[in-house]
Amino acid sequence: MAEVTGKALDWKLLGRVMKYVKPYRLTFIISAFLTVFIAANAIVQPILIQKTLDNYILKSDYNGMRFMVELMFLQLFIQTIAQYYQTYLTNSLGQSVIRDLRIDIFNHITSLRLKYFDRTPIGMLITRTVSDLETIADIFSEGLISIMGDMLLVIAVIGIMMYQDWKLALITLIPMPLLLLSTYVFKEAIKSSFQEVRTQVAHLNTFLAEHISGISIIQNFAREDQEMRKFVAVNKKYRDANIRSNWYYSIFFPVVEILFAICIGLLVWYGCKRILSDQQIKSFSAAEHGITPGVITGFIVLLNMLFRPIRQLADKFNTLQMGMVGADRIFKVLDTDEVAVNTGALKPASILGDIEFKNVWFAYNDENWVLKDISFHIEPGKTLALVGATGAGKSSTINILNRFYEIGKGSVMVDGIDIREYDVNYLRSRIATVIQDVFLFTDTIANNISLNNPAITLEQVIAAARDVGAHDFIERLPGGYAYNVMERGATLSAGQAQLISFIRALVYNPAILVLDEATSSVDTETEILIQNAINKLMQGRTAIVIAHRLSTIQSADKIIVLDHGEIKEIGTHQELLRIEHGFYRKLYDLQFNSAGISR
Ligand SMILES: Nc1ncnc2c1ncn2[C@@H]1O[C@H](COP(=O)(O)OP(=O)(O)OP(=O)(O)O)[C@@H](O)[C@H]1O
Repeated sequence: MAEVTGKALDWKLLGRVMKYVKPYRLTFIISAFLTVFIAANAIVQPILIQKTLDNYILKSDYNGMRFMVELMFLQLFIQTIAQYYQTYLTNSLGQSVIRDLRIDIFNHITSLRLKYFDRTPIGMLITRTVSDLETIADIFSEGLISIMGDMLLVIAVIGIMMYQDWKLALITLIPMPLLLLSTYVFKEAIKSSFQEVRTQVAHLNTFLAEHISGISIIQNFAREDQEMRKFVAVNKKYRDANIRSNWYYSIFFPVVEILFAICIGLLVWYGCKRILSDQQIKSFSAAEHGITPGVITGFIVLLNMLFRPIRQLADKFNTLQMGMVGADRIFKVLDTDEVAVNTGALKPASILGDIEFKNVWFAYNDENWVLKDISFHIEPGKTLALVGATGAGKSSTINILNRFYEIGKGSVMVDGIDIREYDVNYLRSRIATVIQDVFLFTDTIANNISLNNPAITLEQVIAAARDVGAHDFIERLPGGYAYNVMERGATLSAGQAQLISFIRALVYNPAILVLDEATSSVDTETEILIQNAINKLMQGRTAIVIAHRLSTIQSADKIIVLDHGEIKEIGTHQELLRIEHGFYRKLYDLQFNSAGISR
């Protein structure tokens, strides 16, 4: 959770946000100009009221009064137009800035290493890209520029009051220090409660994202009630945080009202006393005619103008500060340097697919080695099967080949060249990885296969589908290749989703195939389709397969038995079976030969 710096304004951070304003500087300048104009124009109103009352109404000058009323209408009209443009421009400025920021953050997130996602909840990232960003838009629409306007207005109003009658102004404004103090106390209180609200929103989003993703588990294990109770607790915390911040408002606003009433009381008391006693003191700042009913009426309007921004100032400072907190959090994500570093530039016209692991050590965290001193070699076009108990390190082996994770020690070579010397995108484009947990996007079948790569035509997609024998099943779907797959491929069967992922791999025509064979059981017809598709995929390619099917294992050119991150045995199916009490033999008996199937 990002910490609030404690300062209302973190200039460095604001400077970074302002960099995003650069393309919209004209909008910013016009908004700032309008803000100053609105503040200046606002104080014209009480002056007009005072003049109308003293110079025309009290002197029964009807024509003069009508002219003044027309002037007031004009002033109001101009103020309304200016306010409209100011609101529109500051809002569009804020939205434009966060649109650009959102693009940057999405770009950055998609370039981060998988390691980052291992420890970052999806809900948290969604909160950053959606609601934390909104707080930055508020910096412009309700924060920075309007604070500037409010401050100008406060200074101008106090200036006018002092100019008209400094004694009356000073007496009227006696409660001012109390107002400033309560504003400060309120600002501090609301700051921490706002932070709490943000924290609770992030929790709520994380909870929802996780539970909707894992809905099938919840329903399968009938955990709805239990999870509902957890949700009620998270939801309650969010509500409480909101109520707490609203509570501060419900205290603050009446306090301001009371102080306002005291100011009015002091104004009326002192002003009327002076009018009645007819002791008008002339001073350099007092109006020539001393205090008049017009001055008192004008003061009432001025006081209103003074209290409105002060009442909102605390709120706006907090909006600004929340924007700063949001910006801080977003820049932290943007500053995460866990991007997949593209160390190499090599992009040969083609690769053969010769793979060699040389004394590879790998750990996800520090030195908790998950792979220990792994060495093996696969020639182009050959198949390597990885077998081993769960957690042995099979997935980790394939994850480091396409540099999803970086190895600790040793080297991984493709065609005799260290994989770090290849351009990472090129390397990945030559390796197709088909994992068990097929992910499909909410899009058409065709786009799910080509992944919207414009270089891949529909004809190529169809040809690849024919090759793996999936064309017929796709054609049978409503709309065929244009059939819309729902989120995560929920509307397709596991076998169908597998087939789509095979076509996806084939259409990219990789030199190396990395395959985690699915363990989920499918009907015989689909099983045959999948088996044929796998054979087709492997043809002429170097393949590393996390093997679960006996047929794949038997036909592999080499089998590696992994155990606790170490290679225990290496050889062909027949060679390994011959090792009495060997790891492979045990594994084979356990997995495939329990029913006494012949070898
Ligand atoms: N993202 C990760 N972060 C930290 N540790 C991990 C991560 N993924 C796997 N591990 C750990 O690495 C070890 C090897 O896991 P790996 O997934 O490679 O095993 P596996 O042989 O593929 O197992 P399975 O057959 O169950 O998929 C395990 O101890 C696991 O807990």
